[in-house]
Amino acid sequence: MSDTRSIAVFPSVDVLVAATAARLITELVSRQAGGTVPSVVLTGGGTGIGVLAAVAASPARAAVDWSHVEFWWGDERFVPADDDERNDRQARQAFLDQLEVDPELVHAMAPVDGPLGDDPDAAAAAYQQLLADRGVLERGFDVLMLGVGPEGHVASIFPDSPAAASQDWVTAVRDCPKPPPTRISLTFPAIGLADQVWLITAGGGKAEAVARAVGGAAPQDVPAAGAIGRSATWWFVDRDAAAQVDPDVVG
Ligand SMILES: O=C1O[C@H](COP(=O)(O)O)[C@@H](O)[C@H](O)[C@H]1O
Repeated sequence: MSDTRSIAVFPSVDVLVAATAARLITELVSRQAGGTVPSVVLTGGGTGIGVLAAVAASPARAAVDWSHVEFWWGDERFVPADDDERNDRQARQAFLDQLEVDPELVHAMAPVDGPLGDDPDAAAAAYQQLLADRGVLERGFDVLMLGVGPEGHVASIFPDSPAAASQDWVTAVRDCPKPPPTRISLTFPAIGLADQVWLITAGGGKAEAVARAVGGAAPQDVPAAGAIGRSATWWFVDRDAAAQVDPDVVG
């Protein structure tokens, strides 16, 4: 785990989204050039889905062999498969459906109406088993993207949630303050498997959470503070989201 956190502040959300999309493409190109099938963890949320849409809209997307990229999710809302609240549904519409991906390498978390039934613990256990079966627990993820909520949640780890203390890799989360209340989430140990963690967020409503997270808050209080990659932890934020960050931290 690297202690180094880097913050890139962009002049607007549009620039943030375009620059992060370009960076994702470049990262995947270089990892594929190194002979690996990169694994990417996708996020929900407005800015995160915006980044995915920007990748899909970029002519540079043709530089990536999308059939040799493995996709995971950081969290999912435990609702029916065809519910528009699903993070995987939003990512498919914005991004995956427009690329030549290998469906065998796209790993959505189970919906409430799927074959595993309506037990979120079973859905979490199945995803954890899949991570183990695919070798992720040894190999890790390449890039793990996270949105950040206004109170500092990442994935579906909310402040003061038992999920913040979970030592499983994947957990069911109940009674979430943001609807829908039942979710499935990677935990901090799983997030920490990523080579690079990217926290992507925009807007003044996120400013306090960003400042507290990069200022050293406890992950139980501000979960974004606990999302740390093995090699790198990047914050990609717009000016409004960075407004309360100590200028010494931004550099
Ligand atoms: O509910 C969720 O919210 C966060 C942040 O979303 P945003 O719209 O405030 O950026 C997101 O990262 C997470 O994946 C999602 O399930």
